[in-house]
Amino acid sequence: MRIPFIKMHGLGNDFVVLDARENDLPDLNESIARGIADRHTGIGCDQLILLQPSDSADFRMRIYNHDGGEVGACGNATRAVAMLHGSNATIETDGGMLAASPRDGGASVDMGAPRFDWDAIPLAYPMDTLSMPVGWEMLQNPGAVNVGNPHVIFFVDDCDAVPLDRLGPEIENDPLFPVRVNVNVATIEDRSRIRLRVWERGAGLTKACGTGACATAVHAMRRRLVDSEVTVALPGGDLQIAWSEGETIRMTGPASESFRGSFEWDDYA
Ligand SMILES: N[C@@H](CCC[C@H](N)C(=O)O)C(=O)O
Repeated sequence: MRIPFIKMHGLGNDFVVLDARENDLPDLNESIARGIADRHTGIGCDQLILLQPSDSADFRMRIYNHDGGEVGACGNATRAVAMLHGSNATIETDGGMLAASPRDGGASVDMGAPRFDWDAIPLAYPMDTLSMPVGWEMLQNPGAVNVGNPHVIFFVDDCDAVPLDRLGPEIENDPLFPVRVNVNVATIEDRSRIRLRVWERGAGLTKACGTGACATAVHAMRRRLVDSEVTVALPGGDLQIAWSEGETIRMTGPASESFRGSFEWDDYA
């Protein structure tokens, strides 16, 4: 069976989008998603995105990481599919209901309300049973934020100096995190600008992570390190994040379509 796909990206965080809103697809599983995402033998992407009909929203978005695992949220993909949809949309995800508005060259998304602190992300054991503060070498005292997916955030003097390719997988796979975790290292440049690098769960170092930008910005806002609207500068470019206590997060930034193609489902099934 020949399946059409759309290759998209948000600040270089790239996606294969399968659109099953009108035409059903065969069942997707972890192994098929991993095969399609493979950069050597598949189409190649950080995340595979599956669009389906929804009873409660304009459509449902399902998200599969590069390693095939299904997860609850992806900020950059939300902007990309909002552009694809072409008009204001409500989007059902496993991480919550989102509302997106396309605007020239990108989209603005209501990413929902964040949850904070250690009860916001799945842990193997309660944090207060630990006798030592949590940290990994130069990365100490993480904050925890859930924006539909779990993030830990470290503020450091220079995020570019952190060996995230080595510490990222160590923290992601630490037994403390039973469903693993996204790892953010951030530097506060001034009250309106944060520099950020992200080691993504199931995808590794990416050029940008929308949910990482939201989680890091709201954590910094809550600690009163920055104002309520900030630019988050990622290796792939900038995102604008706005939030106030008790409100939902607004993320605004670019997204693009790269190309379209088709593939043989049986090659991956
Ligand atoms: N690239 C994404 C996040 C994708 C999911 C994440 N790796 C997870 O496992 O939770 C974004 O732009 O938010």
